[in-house]
Amino acid sequence: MAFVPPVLDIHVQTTLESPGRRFVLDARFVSTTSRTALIGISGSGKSTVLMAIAGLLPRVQGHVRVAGNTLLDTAKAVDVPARARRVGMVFQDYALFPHMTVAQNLAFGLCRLGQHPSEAEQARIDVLLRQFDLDTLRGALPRHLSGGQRQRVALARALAPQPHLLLLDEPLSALDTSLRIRLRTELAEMLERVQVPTLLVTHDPSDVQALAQSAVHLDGGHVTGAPAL
Ligand SMILES: Nc1ncnc2c1ncn2[C@@H]1O[C@H](COP(=O)(O)OP(=O)(O)OP(=O)(O)O)[C@@H](O)[C@H]1O
Repeated sequence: MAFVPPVLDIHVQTTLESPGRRFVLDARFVSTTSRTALIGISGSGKSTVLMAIAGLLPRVQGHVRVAGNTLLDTAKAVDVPARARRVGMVFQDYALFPHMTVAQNLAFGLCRLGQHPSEAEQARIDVLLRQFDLDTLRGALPRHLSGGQRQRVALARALAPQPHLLLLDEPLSALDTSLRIRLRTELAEMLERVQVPTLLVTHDPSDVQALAQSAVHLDGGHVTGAPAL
């Protein structure tokens, strides 16, 4: 039988330092599921793991492999720059550009800085706008959107460059309870549809149940368990 590489094979080591404070991250895990949750108490290093995987932190040692593609392997002097890693990120507050319309937010990250989308890029943006039910909102600014619409724009923007990995950092935590329940269901459906390997940070066991197929526990910068769900 042919060898199928794990979806995620991660070992990231780094030290964050500021006057009087030091945080050592040494997180190692393998996941064979397409959607993995990263859980742990506040300050355990979850966001730092995402940043290290995305290539957004300097001086990270170890390796990052996504479906067999090596993005980092310091033993072999491989360190793919962040821009070339094909990793899409969605942040807690969605981090949409407030002065850009929905369509411009999607185009950002797809086109070279300051350039208009090419015909192919525009076609991709149109597909995403339809796929995420944002077609009628293409000219709207983020402040005129609901929480759910903003979430869809953030996800569509992260998916625009056809990433090989999606990193979601507490995508539901800024929402009140009823919206959170509704958007959790929507997000689960969207993730099912797009089929991109996903690593999702959350505090909430309901998110893990609804959105992930396995979970990795982080504590004090170390993985303490990777139970199956
Ligand atoms: N420059 C720094 N110097 C020292 N420690 C730092 C620095 N930056 C972050 N930290 C610490 O690193 C730890 C991990 O931070 P991180 O944001 O990854 O945690 P987290 O698990 O995502 O937390 P939360 O759930 O609250 O978002 C925290 O204890 C934080 O205080």
